[in-house]
Amino acid sequence: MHFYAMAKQPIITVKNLVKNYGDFAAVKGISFEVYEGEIFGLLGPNGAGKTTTLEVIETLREKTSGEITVDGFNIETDKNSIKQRIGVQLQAAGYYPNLNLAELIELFSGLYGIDKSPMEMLEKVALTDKAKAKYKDLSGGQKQRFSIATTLINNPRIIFLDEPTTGLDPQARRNLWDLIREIRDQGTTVVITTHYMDEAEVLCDRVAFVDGGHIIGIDTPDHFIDQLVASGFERKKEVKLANLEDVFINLTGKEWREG
Ligand SMILES: Nc1ncnc2c1ncn2[C@@H]1O[C@H](COP(=O)(O)OP(=O)(O)OP(=O)(O)O)[C@@H](O)[C@H]1O
Repeated sequence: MHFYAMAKQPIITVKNLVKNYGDFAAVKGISFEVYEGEIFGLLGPNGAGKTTTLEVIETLREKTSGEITVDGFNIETDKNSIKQRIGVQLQAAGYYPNLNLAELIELFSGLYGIDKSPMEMLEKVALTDKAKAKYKDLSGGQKQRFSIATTLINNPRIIFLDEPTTGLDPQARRNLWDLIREIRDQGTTVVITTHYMDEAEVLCDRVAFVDGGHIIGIDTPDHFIDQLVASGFERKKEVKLANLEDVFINLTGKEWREG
């Protein structure tokens, strides 16, 4: 039993969030809760408002209206307390090109005022052998793992991952799922966006579908699927016991492909 099964305490509460960019309404009054210790997925087509919603919760963008609390702190009055309790992926541009991975972790730890051992952080994401490498020389999967390590430096209560597996091969994707589950099992709440429904189905404890700035459904993947089936929906093709990705993994193995 992982942490999620034990408690369903809201750690993020969003009420009637609205975000306009000039005349354009990107987020149109959405409300949801994220429970402590779960992997919560925001799903939806391009332009639905997922990233905007995350950035407002992360205190990186001002909301137009609505109420948000994160780990008990109000976003209007306690921005700094929220910043200390969350882990956010930096844009790659923040990774100074002349520093290696260990030096980057040291730099970020210093910015947080925390004394973290770079090797300990790299160990968490299986990158100790790349401690002296530069970010630009990493494979796609390694870049994502490093970026996830940077979100953990300040021992956050919640981390936010925006499309963490986009562009990765099937092995790297599955290994990243394991890493994200481990992070959750150690008690950190994970909020993730993804376009991959297979990923959301196996990884997320609950998902919210966002479309055109609205939340159109929020539940566990299992409930969503059971409800659809109960409504009489049937897949056209006979469901096979494996898919082409299983064939790929079976042929090429499960190990990471990146050196
Ligand atoms: N800084 C900005 N100024 C103006 N419009 C913006 C800005 N940022 C986002 N938008 C618009 O707001 C809408 C929502 O964008 P957002 O990035 O939140 O969507 P998303 O669901 O994360 O999409 P994707 O899946 O493509 O990342 C889009 O129509 C986008 O063009």
